[in-house]
Amino acid sequence: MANETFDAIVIGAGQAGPALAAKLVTKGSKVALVEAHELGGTCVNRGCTPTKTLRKSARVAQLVRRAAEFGVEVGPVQVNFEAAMQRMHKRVDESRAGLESWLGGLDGLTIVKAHGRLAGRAGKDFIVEAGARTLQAPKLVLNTGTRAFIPPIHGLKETTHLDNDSLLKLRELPRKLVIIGGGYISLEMGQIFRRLGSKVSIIEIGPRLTSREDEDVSEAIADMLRTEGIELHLGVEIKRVLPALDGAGARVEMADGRTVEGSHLLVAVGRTPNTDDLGLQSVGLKTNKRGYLETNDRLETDVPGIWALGDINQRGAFTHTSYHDHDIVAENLAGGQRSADARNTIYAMFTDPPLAHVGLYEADAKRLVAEGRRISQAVHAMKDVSRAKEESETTGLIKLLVDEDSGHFLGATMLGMAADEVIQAIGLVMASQGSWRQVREALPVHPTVTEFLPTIIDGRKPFAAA
Ligand SMILES: Cc1cc2nc3c(=O)[nH]c(=O)nc-3n(C[C@H](O)[C@H](O)[C@H](O)COP(=O)(O)OP(=O)(O)OC[C@H]3O[C@@H](n4cnc5c(N)ncnc54)[C@H](O)[C@@H]3O)c2cc1C
Ligand SMILES: NC(=O)c1ccc[n+]([C@@H]2O[C@H](COP(=O)([O-])OP(=O)(O)OC[C@H]3O[C@@H](n4cnc5c(N)ncnc54)[C@H](O)[C@@H]3O)[C@@H](O)[C@H]2O)c1
Repeated sequence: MANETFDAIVIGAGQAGPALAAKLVTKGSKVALVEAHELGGTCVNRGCTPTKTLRKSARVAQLVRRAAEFGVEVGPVQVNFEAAMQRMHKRVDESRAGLESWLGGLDGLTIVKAHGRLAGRAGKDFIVEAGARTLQAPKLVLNTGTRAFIPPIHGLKETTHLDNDSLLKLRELPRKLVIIGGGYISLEMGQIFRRLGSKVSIIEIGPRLTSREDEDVSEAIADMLRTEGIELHLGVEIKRVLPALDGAGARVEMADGRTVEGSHLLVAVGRTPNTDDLGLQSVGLKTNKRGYLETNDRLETDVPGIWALGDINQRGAFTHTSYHDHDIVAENLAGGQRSADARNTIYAMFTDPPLAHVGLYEADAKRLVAEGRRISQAVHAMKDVSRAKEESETTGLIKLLVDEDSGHFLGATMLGMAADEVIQAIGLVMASQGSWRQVREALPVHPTVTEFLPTIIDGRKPFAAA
């Protein structure tokens, strides 16, 4: 059978691939979008959408537990796990159906439901084998994402465990959930399951949770989780994992002699890129040691005509970075000069309250001060923000880093109510090269968390490099 020819082939329908494919076909290109599983990839099917939907059920349960504080009398809280999970699955199905109907209706787009693998070149074209079909095109976009990394912990392979995907397929609430890893997935899911009624223990090999955050922020997150009854084991290596003594669940033995047993074990120690079964070598494309594809700031790989978008290029591990990647490539293909280097790191971790961050951390500021830069910092507790008091949501803090010479914000971290939204005010000022003065002088809305930014800015002090 003759090869099917296209102007571009996109492998992986995560957050960048479908959006780029759609833009290309609306400009008249003929595009094949190859997806091995479900359209929407990790975010829609087993990442952001389901977890943030389930988070709401957990938040409601928690608020109802606190109802008396707000003068509302309710009976004992009973979580219907099946109903909460059904609400989540329904939202995922709706989201994926919306995507399927949008993409399915695009003229010029061929959706191929198969694993795509590169199989060399035919002249200027790249050949992609996808199930029984062979496709070829001169442009190739890789958006294959990541999957859970399962570490080589002694006994783990032989012991039943969950990852972010299988966790969302549970039909019964775990009596006790033990989580290996203390990063985003662990903390979001740990808090959600705790609030839904599970006992939760988290084992983190590093000395603190979310190790890239400032130390006081990691501590505040740990305090917040401990307050909710989550057990934390920090700075401890796991010696081995084995089935629980009663045969159901798992037992984790730690190097310091402690043991934690749970009805369920979740492994959340990071991700591994889906580049190992892509046939990259057939076109001379190499990954780095960890399997990621390196690109320039235009997201072009070392092989002209191949782009790597989303998590596999290690230029962000978020839905918004992946989606942003597609916009950069789409504009550049139309003659633009967009660069992925121009963007600031910005993200939120959706614990409740959320953690949000943009730009630099204290560790970066220390290095800059050591180089002679004049940097100031402001730290403000959420318990001193009136809106937070009115809402009885006073956990957390807000931290700002300012370059005193340019007036630009260098970074901000917020743990607290609405942090995922408030951070974007600083993010937008940073992206538009604004200074603290614009924030200081702009008229804010009362009563909001954002209205405190001018007060916080006024409280900044020289940042010490100690
Ligand atoms: C539990 C969890 C919660 C998360 N929550 C958030 C959040 O709140 N906010 C946020 O910004 N980010 C979140 N993320 C991260 C976010 O999901 C990813 O950064 C995002 O999905 C971007 O990924 P991507 O576009 O690179 O690819 P993905 O979304 O991973 O999609 C890649 C697609 O490629 C397909 N594929 C792989 N190999 C092949 C092949 N050879 N042939 C055909 N198809 C292939 C896969 O089946 C998949 O559909 C979360 C992640 C997880 C795991
Ligand atoms: N809100 C969000 O945007 C969001 C939410 C969830 C996931 N994500 C994305 O998903 C990705 C994966 O998240 P994750 O939580 O799996 O990884 P992570 O990299 O965030 O955290 C992994 C943690 O596991 C620890 N660890 C590693 N090996 C260990 C071991 N043997 N024993 C104990 N601890 C160990 C690490 O020190 C680290 O703290 C992240 O890249 C993130 O961007 C984003």
